[in-house]
Amino acid sequence: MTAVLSCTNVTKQFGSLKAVEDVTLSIEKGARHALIGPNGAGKSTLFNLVAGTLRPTSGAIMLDGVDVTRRSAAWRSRAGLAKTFQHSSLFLSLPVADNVAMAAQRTSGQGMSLRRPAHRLPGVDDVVAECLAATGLSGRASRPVSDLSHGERRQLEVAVALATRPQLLLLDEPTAGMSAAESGRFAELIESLPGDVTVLIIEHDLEVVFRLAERISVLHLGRLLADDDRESIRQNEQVQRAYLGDARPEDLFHPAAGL
Ligand SMILES: Nc1ncnc2c1ncn2[C@@H]1O[C@H](COP(=O)(O)OP(=O)(O)OP(=O)(O)O)[C@@H](O)[C@H]1O
Repeated sequence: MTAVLSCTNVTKQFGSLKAVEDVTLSIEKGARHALIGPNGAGKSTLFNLVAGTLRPTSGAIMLDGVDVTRRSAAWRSRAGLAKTFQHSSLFLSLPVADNVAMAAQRTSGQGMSLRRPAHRLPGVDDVVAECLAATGLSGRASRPVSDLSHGERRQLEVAVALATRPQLLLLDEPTAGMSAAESGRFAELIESLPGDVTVLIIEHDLEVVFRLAERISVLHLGRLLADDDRESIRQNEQVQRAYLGDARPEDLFHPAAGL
């Protein structure tokens, strides 16, 4: 089976610092895959290399069998890669539905005027309804985004990403700033996404990671320390040491660890 994403010997150097060093990993279609690691491990850098907002110093990145290493972020997005942002990129004064409609319309190759957002192409309303239902926001369609809670805005970012019909959805710390209840609901949402959407998630909340991801890649000091199924990662002593230093291993991967 062709991997939806593969990174081969990817390195990113900032001056003398190798933020990502010789990372090779691949993600199969439909996978729920997490990228974890202590602060400064290189997660965001690798994420940006995949999204195309950074170029690797060396190595190759393939999307669905196509070498995109030198392709722009916009090109990758047209090829089926969608990314939610740590810092929201929503139009706060517009209704929830219009935010999704604009993404759907862009994907269909037609722009949508911010001044006349209600003018939609045939079929766009169906996409909007489907994406809002998939993210639990149907009841909020006509509300301005500014009325939404923090957790609902993160849900809406996923709805906007889904409207672009992605093959690969990159989620950058989606539960940051959420309450435990909101994080739980968000994890449910990701679990219920269509099976053909591949998800790569960077997440600090290990409870969410171990709930969602069947496979987990662990970065440490820029290098891939482990890339394995959930249970093997939980048991991996190197991973425990990387996270904990001298602290007690039994505290790791426990919700109260607060990593
Ligand atoms: N643009 C940059 N210029 C120089 N150094 C950078 C740049 N971006 C990241 N770094 C460095 O690269 C290393 C990896 O950073 P990165 O943000 O990728 O880690 P991270 O695992 O995402 O960390 P966190 O969990 O704290 O967000 C760090 O030492 C960071 O200071």
